[in-house]
Amino acid sequence: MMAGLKSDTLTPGLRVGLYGGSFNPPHEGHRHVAQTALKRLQLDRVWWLVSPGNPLKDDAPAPLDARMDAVRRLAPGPRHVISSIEAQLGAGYTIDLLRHLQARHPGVRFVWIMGADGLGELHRWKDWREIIARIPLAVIARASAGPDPRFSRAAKALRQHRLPESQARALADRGAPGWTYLTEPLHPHASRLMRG
Ligand SMILES: Nc1ncnc2c1ncn2[C@@H]1O[C@H](COP(=O)(O)OP(=O)(O)OP(=O)(O)O)[C@@H](O)[C@H]1O
Ligand SMILES: O=C(O)c1ccc[n+]([C@@H]2O[C@H](COP(=O)([O-])O)[C@@H](O)[C@H]2O)c1
Repeated sequence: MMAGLKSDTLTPGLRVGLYGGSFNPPHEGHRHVAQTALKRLQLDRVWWLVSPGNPLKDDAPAPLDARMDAVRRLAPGPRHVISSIEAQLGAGYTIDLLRHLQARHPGVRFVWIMGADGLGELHRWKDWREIIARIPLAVIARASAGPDPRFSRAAKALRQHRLPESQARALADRGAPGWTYLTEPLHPHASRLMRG
């Protein structure tokens, strides 16, 4: 596994999945998401972006260094890059990070990776319409008792831009706006269950 983004060579055309999370703590469900996206989207890399904190969550997570160490132990191989770039940049919101990365690496084909619950909440993120105009989304199904995220505000805004999952490998090259929903298998783990 690579130490961080500085050691990653970002050549134009590279397909890079951005997997943002609190990872408080990381678990097998996260590994499932990262591996599923890597394989189904035929990505060259997945960058695990260990967030300083989710702006929509009230409780502060465990210290960043501890979460970074735990993600390093979990991440499954050399295509997985672990990063605290948001903290390094002082980026409080995902949109800040995307603006930075896309300006700095114009030839790289970024995809945002998220669980289905994230899609259900996306319309509460800062500048979410700019986010979906900037980066395609790979959404990994997750069991939930709530409303189906495929009918959320963000999904509705993207309804004409959905790629069938059989074509997921084309998502990174097609770019934004676009999304795909990867339906199986479901993985039951959640950080809140581990925090007790
Ligand atoms: N089992 C899972 N299946 C699909 N997506 C998942 C799963 N676990 C986490 N994710 C996704 O991974 C990203 C990071 O998740 P996060 O670190 O918040 O973990 P979590 O288990 O959802 O945490 P919490 O239980 O505290 O809400 C989010 O996009 C989330 O939807
Ligand atoms: O930018 C926002 O407004 C925003 C709001 C909520 C969540 N996010 C990001 O979404 C990612 C997943 O967060 P979490 O806490 O569900 O793991 C993580 O990278 C957060 O920084 C971003």
